[in-house]
Amino acid sequence: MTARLIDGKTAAEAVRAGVAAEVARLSAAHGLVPGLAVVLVGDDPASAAYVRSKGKQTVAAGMRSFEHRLPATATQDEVLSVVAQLNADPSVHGILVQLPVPKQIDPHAVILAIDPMKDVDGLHPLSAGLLASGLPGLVPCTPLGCLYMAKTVHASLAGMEAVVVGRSNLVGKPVAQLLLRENATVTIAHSQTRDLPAVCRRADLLVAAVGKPGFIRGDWIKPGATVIDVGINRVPTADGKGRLTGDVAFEEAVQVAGAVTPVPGGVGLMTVAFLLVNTVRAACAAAGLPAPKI
Ligand SMILES: NC(=O)C1=CN([C@@H]2O[C@H](COP(=O)(O)OP(=O)(O)OC[C@H]3O[C@@H](n4cnc5c(N)ncnc54)[C@H](OP(=O)(O)O)[C@@H]3O)[C@@H](O)[C@H]2O)C=CC1
Ligand SMILES: Nc1nc(=O)c2c([nH]1)NC[C@@H]1CN(c3ccc(C(=O)N[C@@H](CCC(=O)O)C(=O)O)cc3)C=[N+]21
Repeated sequence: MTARLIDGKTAAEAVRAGVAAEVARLSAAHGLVPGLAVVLVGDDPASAAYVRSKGKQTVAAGMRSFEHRLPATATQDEVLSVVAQLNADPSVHGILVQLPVPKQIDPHAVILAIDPMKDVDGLHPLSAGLLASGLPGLVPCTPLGCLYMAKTVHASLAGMEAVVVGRSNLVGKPVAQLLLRENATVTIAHSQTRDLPAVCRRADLLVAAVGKPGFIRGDWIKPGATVIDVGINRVPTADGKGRLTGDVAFEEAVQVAGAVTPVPGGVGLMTVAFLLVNTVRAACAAAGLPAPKI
């Protein structure tokens, strides 16, 4: 059997088209133009590329894009002062501080400083708490993308055995919360999980967010399972350019799984699309308008 590919390009285009239509409506009916500010500290080339692509897509959807670049030597106070300025700016509806930040800066302090109304990354403890409590709030973009892709395969996730490998605040934990909200039976595995291959083999839906290239092997996958590969790992190649690969051994997985997301061209594209969605949601909430239907 060869697994069905869950195409992130098509799915992300569909989400972005919905965003653009909603932005056009908000601008015509309410003069509201959603704005997204991205803060990049340091000059990590991968982060810089990601920030550029977000900026382009934000503008393409009819929204405003703001970029703030600080040197790798920036102090925590300097970062906090940029965040304070963005919190106070009414044309900025979403703030994302690209992670990781250089080691002299405490990421928790920066995240806590973001106005929760503008927390489009869904990383503020208030956003995390709302999600855990089953209340409406801003949800991290990558987990929203994972859920969207799973739902292109399964109309309902109720009662499914879901295993999430990874427990970060950015991916693993919020993915698990979203799956729970969809009534899946959720297991969260991590570096201390005993017999991880056996735990993974239970999964009808397997989400890999580990950060290790090709870590999940084909024989860890239940035949016919849906596999969502969140990993973005750059591995060296002979030509020196390097290539992106996921946390799942893709060539093995396609032999066993029912459906699988590719890397690149999978979850990463959905992350950026849902960042735009969250920015529109934040803009509507700030303007006292009902939540948009995207
Ligand atoms: N596609 C996208 O849009 C995005 C992709 N990513 C990518 O997703 C991956 C994960 O990111 P992130 O969650 O931020 O990473 P973190 O490093 O924060 O978390 C990794 C998780 O994997 C677990 N882990 C590490 N080694 C093992 C092991 N041997 N067995 C089982 N579990 C293990 C860790 O467990 P423990 O907690 O016990 O240490 C941890 O919970 C990365 O490749 C990242 O680049 C991230 C964000 C967005
Ligand atoms: N505060 C914060 N929020 C994040 O959401 C966040 C972050 N920091 N730091 C880094 C990770 C990583 N991440 C990616 C998003 C999109 C792609 C993406 O668009 N990938 C495409 C193209 C990749 C390429 O070709 O370079 C793909 O997979 O096809 C990748 C990775 C978000 N992250």
